[in-house]
Amino acid sequence: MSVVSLIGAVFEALFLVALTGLGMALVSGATTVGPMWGQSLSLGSALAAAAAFLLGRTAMVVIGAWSTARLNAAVTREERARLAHSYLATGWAIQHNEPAGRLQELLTTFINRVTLAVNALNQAVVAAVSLTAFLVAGLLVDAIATAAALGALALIALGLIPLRRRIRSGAVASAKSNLNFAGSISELGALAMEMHTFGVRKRFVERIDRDSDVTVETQRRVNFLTYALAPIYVSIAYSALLVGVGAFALVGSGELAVIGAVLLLMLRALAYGQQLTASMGALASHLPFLDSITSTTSFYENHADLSGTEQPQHATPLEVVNLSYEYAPGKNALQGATFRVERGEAVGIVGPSGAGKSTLAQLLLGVRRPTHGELLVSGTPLNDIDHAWWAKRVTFVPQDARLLTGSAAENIRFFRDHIDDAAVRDAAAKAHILDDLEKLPQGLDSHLGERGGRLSGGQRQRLAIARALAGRPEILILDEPTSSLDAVSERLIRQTLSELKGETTILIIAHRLSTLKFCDRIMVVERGKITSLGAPQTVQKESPFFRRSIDSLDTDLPLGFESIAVSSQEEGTAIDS
Ligand SMILES: Nc1ncnc2c1ncn2[C@@H]1O[C@H](COP(=O)(O)OP(=O)(O)OP(=O)(O)O)[C@@H](O)[C@H]1O
Repeated sequence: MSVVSLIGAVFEALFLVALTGLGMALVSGATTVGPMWGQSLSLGSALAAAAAFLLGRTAMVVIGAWSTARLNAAVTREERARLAHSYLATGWAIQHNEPAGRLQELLTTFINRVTLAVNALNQAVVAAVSLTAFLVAGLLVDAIATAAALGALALIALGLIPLRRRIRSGAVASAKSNLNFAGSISELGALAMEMHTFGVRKRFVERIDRDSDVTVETQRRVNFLTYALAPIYVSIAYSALLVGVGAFALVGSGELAVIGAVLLLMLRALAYGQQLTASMGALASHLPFLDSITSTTSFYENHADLSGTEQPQHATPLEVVNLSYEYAPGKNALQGATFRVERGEAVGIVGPSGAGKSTLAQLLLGVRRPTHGELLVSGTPLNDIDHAWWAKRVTFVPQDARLLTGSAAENIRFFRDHIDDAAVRDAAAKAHILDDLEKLPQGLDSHLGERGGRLSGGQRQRLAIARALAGRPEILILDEPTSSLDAVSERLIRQTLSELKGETTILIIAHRLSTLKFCDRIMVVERGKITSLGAPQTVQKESPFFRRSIDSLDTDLPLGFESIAVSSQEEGTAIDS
């Protein structure tokens, strides 16, 4: 592009020199143009040369525009892909910690700024190259006058540096406030229900207005400085030109054609100088947005989720050895967990809120890396296991089912193309959602609305269970899967899980005792530690928490896990502390 700009600028300079020469010749009634650089041309030849230079310049401008558009598309595609791919390559723990709306803002608004930055850079390159070409042409026509103009331009450029710095620091603030604003908007969407039910719409409006004002105000300052930069430059440059013309008047010498050509070249150089100044200002205002994208991409790249290569024969037994996890240094969410789960076992995990149950589930899934300790899959450390292999063998049902915008079948299959239609139906039947789905107009192919909005909370949860079962996992990890289900659905799910027992290893966190009825063992987690693990009756004897939970049930049946589970199955009694 620099070469194209340079050739274009040379053509333009030559055209202007030829045009000035022609004009001067016509005014003075001469039949030749020049002499310039020792050459005189007939009017016809000068006219033809000017036309050829103009044609050449036009061709270069078109080529320049084509390459700019290509460069723009390439940079946008490249930057967007790098950011999105590096984000997708990070671990879940990193993705989970990202502020809401940030990635969306980076991939849309900020990427647009990259396009604008490329445009500005391109304009700056074109202007710098053209300016240089014009100054060189000017030097060739009249060295002294051009050298004076050059000095003046250099001084102006130096003088404008502080202004450009202000633009850049203002743009950094603007980029930050844009990200904050995106976070506010995103939160607004997530809390829409609460906003209406708590009647706090006005407060949300005020908050959005306030955040918007901050964003607009920071951008306004940057815009003012950016827009002021070029006109300030022009005024100073015009003054320099005036001084130059004054100098010419004082010296009082020179060919009319030469003076005309120098003036024209300097005016054009001045225009390119203005373009250069404006583009540098615009670049300074866009670069912080590019910096944000680059630093975020580097952060993701440095936190890529590295997969091992081992593929043991089975995913079980699962051994947890002295496992600890800290969200912040010194603050153990889980501490020294050690246990072993055999193939086909069902382990129920209970404990007060905030005890570390979900953290344990995330460590078992491999989406969080332990701070200390180890997780062995059939004797192989989880870190060495091939992620894709592990993901096929271990599936997860979260507390809050999240669905795709698509059909029921697409939601159950969830991009795993190896799962055929029969397996999808089978999983839906096992999760007791098939009957509900078959009642929809297109059965399992029915579109479920945006993020499954056409289904009830309980139906969404059963669909998430079907999704987990469809892959026929060796290990199924469930984090309070029945918390949003009615008692009848919960019983059906429990029945499904009981049927899986023996063939699928199940680890299930539940606050409802009834859900855990089918479990072989119960694990009690309190304040980040496993305080009891064993058969339900043993845990009942061993764990005051478990006993308290049982005591808190409204039942007059004799104590005993079996009987309590039976008595609570229809009430779905909670055992949260
Ligand atoms: N992303 C996080 N950043 C910092 N601390 C966290 C994070 N997630 C959880 N914690 C903290 O770790 C501890 C364990 O949380 P965890 O979610 O594992 O508990 P839990 O037993 O599953 O609770 P609940 O039953 O309420 O879901 C809590 O003290 C919680 O505040």
